[in-house]
Amino acid sequence: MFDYRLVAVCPHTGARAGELVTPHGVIETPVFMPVGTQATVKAMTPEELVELGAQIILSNTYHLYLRPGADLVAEAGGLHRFMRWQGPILTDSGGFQVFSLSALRQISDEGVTFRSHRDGSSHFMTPELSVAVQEKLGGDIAMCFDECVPWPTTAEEADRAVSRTTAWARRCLEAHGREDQALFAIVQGSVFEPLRLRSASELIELDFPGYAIGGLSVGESHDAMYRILDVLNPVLPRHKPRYLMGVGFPTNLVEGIARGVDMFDCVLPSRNGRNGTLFTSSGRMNIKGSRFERDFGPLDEACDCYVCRNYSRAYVRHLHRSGEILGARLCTWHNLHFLVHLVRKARKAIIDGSFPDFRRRFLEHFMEGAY
Ligand SMILES: CCNc1nc2cc3[nH]c(NC)nc3cc2c(=O)[nH]1
Ligand SMILES: [Zn+2]
Repeated sequence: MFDYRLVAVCPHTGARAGELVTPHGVIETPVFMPVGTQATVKAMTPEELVELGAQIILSNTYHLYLRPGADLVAEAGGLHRFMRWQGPILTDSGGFQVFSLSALRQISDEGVTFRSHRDGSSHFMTPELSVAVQEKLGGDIAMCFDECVPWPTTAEEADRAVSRTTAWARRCLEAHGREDQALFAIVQGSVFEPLRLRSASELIELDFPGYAIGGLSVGESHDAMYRILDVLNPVLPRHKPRYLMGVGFPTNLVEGIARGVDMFDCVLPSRNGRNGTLFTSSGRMNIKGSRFERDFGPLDEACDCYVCRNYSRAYVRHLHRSGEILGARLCTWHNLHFLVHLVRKARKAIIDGSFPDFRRRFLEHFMEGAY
């Protein structure tokens, strides 16, 4: 039903290539997961996601709980049927959005009282409710309800959140009964190494099928992120998947893979796509720039996606400057393809033993803000 198998490990860095077996298919890791917040990866159809190589997508419990509600999705037959995505789905637990999006009213050991950012209605989210909602949504992987502290924070606040996150993880485990759904834990501890080790050991003791690294990509430096990954890499179970939440930028993906991360998600490719910011093999570029006005070449010469095979920079620039919906769609499409295939190329390099070379070449070419 649910199993992770190591396929290859880079002897120099510890980067891993693996296979994650789920009820809706086998995922080749490392994997980049497009974010489909409200049961849609914005502007993309499921067929287009398959075409660009997506294997597993994410959906957000906080949003779907508020609208259309988990009961409606369950009546539709679950998320796979509702949105016509036949591959694996991971649902987050709402933990992060309740803290980051809602008008937070109160947090206690019992749960979180918050006001919906949509209509101001008051709600009380608990680990048990988060699990019940995710079981109704029917994803293949559900996430524990955790407390992600903002950055910067104090060691005391981070320490309290680690204890609460462990207590809530225990309650999620108790409440979770859906056999065809794996429940992942989320390691917290902010940028404090002793707290990260305590959070990891307490959650490992509870024996989850997979472990997410939370509390990062919240404003801390890349060095701080990498230091935490270096601390957790040797202690997280080798034969279980590691999921770095909310990451990320291309260079962060490659550096995360080098530190033993298997799964990533990030809204950047979609969000940047909608404002014309593109990831290309030679860095980031914004297609609205005047230098592309008469550039009839592809967005990225080194890309073989549907967009780069069929449209020019001049055309996509025109679409964006004209506010045409197709502009957002084509840039989203290319960006998702870019990240999905970046981690796919990394996986191939890990398997054929050339990952250090791949990592060096990629970082050399992808100078941030090259254009
Ligand atoms: C599953 C919900 N819990 C949960 N989601 C997260 C989502 C994130 N997204 C980002 N950067 C964009 N950091 C994150 C941390 C967490 C985190 O610590 N916890
Ligand atoms: Zn492309």
